[in-house]
Amino acid sequence: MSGAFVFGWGASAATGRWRANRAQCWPVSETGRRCSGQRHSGWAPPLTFASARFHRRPRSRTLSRSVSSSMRMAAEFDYDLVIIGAGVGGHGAALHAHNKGLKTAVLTGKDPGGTCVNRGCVPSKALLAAAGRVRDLRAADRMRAMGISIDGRVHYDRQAVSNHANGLASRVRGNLVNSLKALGVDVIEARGRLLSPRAVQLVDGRTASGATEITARDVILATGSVPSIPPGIRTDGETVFTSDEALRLDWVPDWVAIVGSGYIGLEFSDVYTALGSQVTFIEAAPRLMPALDAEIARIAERLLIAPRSIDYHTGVFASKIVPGVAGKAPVRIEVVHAESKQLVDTLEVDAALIATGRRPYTEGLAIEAMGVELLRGGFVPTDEHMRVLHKSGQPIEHLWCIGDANGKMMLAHAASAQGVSVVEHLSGNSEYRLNHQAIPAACFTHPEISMVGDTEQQAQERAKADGFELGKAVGHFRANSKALAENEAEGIAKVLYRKDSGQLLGVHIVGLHAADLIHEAANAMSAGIPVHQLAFAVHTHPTLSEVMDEAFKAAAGMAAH
Ligand SMILES: Cc1cc2nc3c(=O)[nH]c(=O)nc-3n(C[C@H](O)[C@H](O)[C@H](O)COP(=O)(O)OP(=O)(O)OC[C@H]3O[C@@H](n4cnc5c(N)ncnc54)[C@H](O)[C@@H]3O)c2cc1C
Ligand SMILES: NC(=O)c1ccc[n+]([C@@H]2O[C@H](COP(=O)([O-])OP(=O)(O)OC[C@H]3O[C@@H](n4cnc5c(N)ncnc54)[C@H](O)[C@@H]3O)[C@@H](O)[C@H]2O)c1
Repeated sequence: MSGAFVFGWGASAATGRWRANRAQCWPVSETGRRCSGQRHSGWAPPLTFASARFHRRPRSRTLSRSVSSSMRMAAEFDYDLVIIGAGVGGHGAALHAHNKGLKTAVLTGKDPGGTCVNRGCVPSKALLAAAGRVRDLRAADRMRAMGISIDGRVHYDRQAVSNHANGLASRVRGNLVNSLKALGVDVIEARGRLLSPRAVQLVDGRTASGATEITARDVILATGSVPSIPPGIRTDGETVFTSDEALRLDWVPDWVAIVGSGYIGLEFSDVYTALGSQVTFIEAAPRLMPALDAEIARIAERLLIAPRSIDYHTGVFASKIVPGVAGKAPVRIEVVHAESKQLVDTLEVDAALIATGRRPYTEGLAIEAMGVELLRGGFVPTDEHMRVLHKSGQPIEHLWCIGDANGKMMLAHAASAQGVSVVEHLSGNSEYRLNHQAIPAACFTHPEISMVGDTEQQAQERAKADGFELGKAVGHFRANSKALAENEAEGIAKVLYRKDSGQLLGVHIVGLHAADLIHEAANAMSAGIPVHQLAFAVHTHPTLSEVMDEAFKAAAGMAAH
């Protein structure tokens, strides 16, 4: 256990006033004293902890607001809110905290922008955009059908594509940090370690005034995740790598095995095949893209797998992978049956991308010292308000966790929305609850896949359990003028709803710009607008949104125009 601090003066949750509160014993810090007391037990909910301070140092003088809660806070804490981690989750929380007038600091570690900006959404979408253009230009038949011919071969400059992706990441990272600083949020280049739920030690860094410990009325953990690599797989970052390295596009292997056909696997198969690689998927589940609605996965397989240089093994694990030497010795992959664990194949390929999920990153946080028992896979246990749960099951007062680290929904916009929801609570809106069921997701392949809510199978199970009849309606890209004009008229939008009330349960789209189209449905779900009402919403003609219109009207028994 790498934590610090001991016991001290705690705040009473009931009165908000300070009282002497012998809380809990932790290992001693450089500045603290060893505690000889026993473990604390029998806490009443919510749990409160000591402020972890014996000696007070001068407070920060950057109080620029006149909000009365902040004035109250300033006497007791350095900040209203300290956020550990400046990924999209931490950034979203900080922006909203600024809106609410909270005095806020964000600890960036060495990595402002986090996964999404540096090794995730941003560079991957830049690669997908470039690869998509290459694919389009090489689709001679499709181009010819629109009266366009391309003379000569289509080339791409690998280094320039890589620069496009990584240059964009650094631009967005700069914008993210500057946006916080411009608003007066203290951006502290340091890693955070919890001394107590309301006190943070700055590791490898300090505040502008030189402090190495800060206190806050509330602390949000937003420390994200890192790739999860199954046992038996050895990565060398060159021939066997994760998305962290793949995004650098140091080379384009002729033949790449992709272990896992989730979001990362699928998006990289789109990039690699556009750039000329042959791909072999190794997927543990019985079918490719196991997390997708089954019907959508079938269509996606027809559009994204079958016409491309892709083959696959399903129902198998990559049990052992030994790196090769680029251009000299192949990567060796042993593939075993998912159930019997019998060896079924040994592959030799140029490279292997490991895309088997991500695990939360909580190293060095000393979260266990707060009495937290991490969940399976290492996720931080939280309740529906993102309050961190003590191993007793009670929320720990003033300690919150958002984003990938809590594992509720490992998406950038979900992390940010969770941050907003915590700040709503801190600002007195304790009724606010983030509805994860209405948060959409998208896979940015060509064409895209998007979804919100239940899959058809989940909706069927819900209908059976709750005793209602499930409705299903479909809109088609093939009947859409805009999609036909683009010569990309493949795919469907599927709407699942309760027949009795019209309540939307799930919407799934595969087709051109599906990632943008999903929001009408997601917002309707969030606002509780029934499908029969959506059927009367007017959509611009000709747009792809009419695919949704067709599905909504079909649900209401109306003919689409
Ligand atoms: C290849 C790839 C593509 C993706 N594409 C998408 C996409 O298109 N859309 C989407 O919604 N999601 C996408 N994701 C997922 C998305 O990146 C994550 O869901 C999102 O980044 C989670 O945000 P977060 O704030 O929880 O964590 P992160 O973005 O990981 O940020 C956490 C930050 O905390 C820092 N940190 C950790 N410990 C400490 C500490 N002790 N002190 C201070 N700082 C600390 C880390 O260094 C990091 O900067 C993608 C992920 C990958 C890998
Ligand atoms: N567009 C997006 O929103 C986007 C893009 C990329 C990543 N992400 C996020 O990043 C996270 C990680 O993505 P991911 O694709 O790595 O994970 P994932 O959970 O989406 O998919 C992992 C896949 O790997 C398979 N698998 C696991 N172990 C295996 C093994 N040993 N052998 C063979 N197959 C195995 C699983 O069955 C699963 O299909 C996701 O949770 C996602 O939310 C989102």
